[in-house]
Amino acid sequence: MDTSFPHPLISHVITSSSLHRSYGIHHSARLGLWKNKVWNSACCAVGFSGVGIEDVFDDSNLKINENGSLLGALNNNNESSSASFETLDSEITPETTNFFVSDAEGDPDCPSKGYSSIEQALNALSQGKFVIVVDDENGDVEGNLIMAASLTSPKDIAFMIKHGSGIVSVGMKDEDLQRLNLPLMSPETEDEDSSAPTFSGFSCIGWLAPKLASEHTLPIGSITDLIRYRRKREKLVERTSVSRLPTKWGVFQAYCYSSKLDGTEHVAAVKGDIGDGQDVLVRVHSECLTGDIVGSARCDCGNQLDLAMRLIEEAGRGVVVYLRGHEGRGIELGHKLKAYNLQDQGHDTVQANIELGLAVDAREYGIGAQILRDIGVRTMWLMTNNPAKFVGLKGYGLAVLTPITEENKRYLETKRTKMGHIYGSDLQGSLPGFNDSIVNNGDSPVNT
Ligand SMILES: Nc1nc2c(ncn2[C@@H]2O[C@H](COP(=O)(O)OP(=O)(O)OP(=O)(O)O)[C@@H](O)[C@H]2O)c(=O)[nH]1
Repeated sequence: MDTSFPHPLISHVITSSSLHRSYGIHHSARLGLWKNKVWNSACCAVGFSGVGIEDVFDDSNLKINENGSLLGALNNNNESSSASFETLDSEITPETTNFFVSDAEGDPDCPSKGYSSIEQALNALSQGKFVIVVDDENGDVEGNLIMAASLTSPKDIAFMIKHGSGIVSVGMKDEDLQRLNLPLMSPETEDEDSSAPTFSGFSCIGWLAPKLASEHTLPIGSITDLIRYRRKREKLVERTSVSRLPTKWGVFQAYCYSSKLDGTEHVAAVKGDIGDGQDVLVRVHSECLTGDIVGSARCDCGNQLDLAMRLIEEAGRGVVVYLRGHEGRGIELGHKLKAYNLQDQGHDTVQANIELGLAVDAREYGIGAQILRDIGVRTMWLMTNNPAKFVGLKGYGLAVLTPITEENKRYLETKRTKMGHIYGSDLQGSLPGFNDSIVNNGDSPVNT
């Protein structure tokens, strides 16, 4: 087994064990496979009875396998299996060029408060040490003890079993899993949310992680920081197809991208020759089913999309990136509709999200930036009135094109006063090369 641990993270899948409220140990044998979209890899979860938990904790066994791996130990216990195991290499390509990353998203090299930096975690992993990784996306915090699979000793496994749930997971190659006839832990088709194996009764807790980290001087990292780190350093979108797309505005090229983070498909409508990528007219549009598809008058989304496509068609060159998963400013459709109900009761768009216990704006633009970059855009006229967008994309040009209608006036006003959005009347000048009449002055609907 290759024991080197090359950068960046996840070039080897690592063993893990979720931190559980109970220190109980599973004595039943569990061997299984699940697919993990986040790491784009196949993983195997291993429980113990064949080896026997007592054997793992047994000192003599520790001595025999002191410098071996868990899998080495398993091989020793199974003479008939002569082929060696290999851990899984990452398929994600590190990029040497800098992706533009939003300052608003936070400095990818500066960890969230109370967490170790990703660099610190990587250093610990490369030295064969444990790292605790905590999912801090929501209140139901889950912690995982992880380390490099290739550097694991039986002593480490004993530690993981003692302090975790008793289930230890390791990334393995498909061919090894097939050779050993290991079944999937859950059928592949059920694997919609495959960021983690779906062990039942596996509720994990936040308070244990800091306690364990301080008792054993372990770095504690957050998944949010890890995603941000990867977004900056790795190419996280894959162009899956391109086709000619005649539209009611004109003929575009449709570029389909798949996010390597979560498999979401995004689309970019590209007009003309992007060439050197300078001064491209760009709209980065957040998915809004109600506004874009069924013509809801509650928001300005459909109008903005229409306007962007029209302007780009007129300019003969430009890109509309349509970001999926941004629905409801990231809170998703069902929650957005609940927010609408609250708005009907008098809340504004910001208050409604807060009332639902959700972020006012949970969107990030790193994937959009990577798509633009892949298409060849370098500097752009960005059609938006949302500062988080142009900060997020580090755009070089700014155009403010916001049609205001009677129906969405209150909504836009709230965005201006509570979310810092900027409208035509707030800015000097207009976008060169375009008819001034299409740049709204903030007082009336746009008619072009
Ligand atoms: N939660 C919530 N989301 C909304 C509401 N109205 C529209 N959205 C969503 O907000 C997103 C569009 O955001 P906007 O603030 O209109 O526009 P923006 O993208 O931030 O800024 P622009 O680039 O200027 O359009 C879409 O995903 C919509 O589904 C609402 O009342 N509540």
